Amino acid sequence: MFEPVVTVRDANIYQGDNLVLSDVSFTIERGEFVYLVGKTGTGKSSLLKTLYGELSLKEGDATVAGYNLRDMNWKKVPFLRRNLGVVFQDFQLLTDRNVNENLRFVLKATGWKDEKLIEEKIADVLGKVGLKSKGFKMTFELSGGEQQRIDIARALLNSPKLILADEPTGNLDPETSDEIMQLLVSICKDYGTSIIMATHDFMVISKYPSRMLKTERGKVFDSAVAEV
Ligand SMILES: Nc1ncnc2c1ncn2[C@@H]1O[C@H](COP(=O)(O)OP(=O)(O)OP(=O)(O)O)[C@@H](O)[C@H]1O
Repeated sequence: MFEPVVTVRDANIYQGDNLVLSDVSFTIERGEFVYLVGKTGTGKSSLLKTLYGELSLKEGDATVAGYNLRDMNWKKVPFLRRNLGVVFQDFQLLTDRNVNENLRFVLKATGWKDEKLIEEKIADVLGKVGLKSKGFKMTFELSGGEQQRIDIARALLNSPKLILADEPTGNLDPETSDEIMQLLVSICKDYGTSIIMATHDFMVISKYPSRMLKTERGKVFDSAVAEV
């Protein structure tokens, strides 16, 4: 059966008691690449945090990768997260271990037990991000662009239907940003993964134009519905 990866209907997004975004409604289909733009402090991260279960949804409805977020029991959040990949601006890799161990850590934490399958999966995701030979490097030995690729490899471990990326090119020079964008766009195309990417980087958007959700004055505007 045909099913969108994200459906949000009349959702109100809060930070504590503060209403950050109201009446949010949009749908994202499989394989769609969607930018999330808007001035600083307008609610991009709050929306992403709601979609990955860090902020709870108390008003309105949302379904992400088949999980209903409304009043979701916190015990279900890890299961939601297994179906998502999350990529951050600051990589958030563990600095006291090498690349393979970083990836193994996530697989173990998400229930993988078979060592052979774990090794195959690690080789698979490192191949997808073009860093097959870097498994034994400590993360601090990698460049910023390489660290971001490892962060993306980590997001791919559980073959997610959706990747949420919060300013993944924010700390990178223009050339490296471009390489990361090519990688994200190809993941979207080749594997049908949907991607929502928060960004302030209009160079990137003009080179890789795609649908935009814009946070402004407490609302989300959708370029699929009207010009933003
Ligand atoms: N942990 C928090 N507790 C309370 N309020 C918060 C928290 N995090 C963010 N906010 C508030 O929520 C609003 C939206 O912030 P948010 O971080 O979602 O914006 P953003 O668009 O992602 O900004 P940026 O582009 O700077 O990352 C802001 O008014 C911010 O001050």
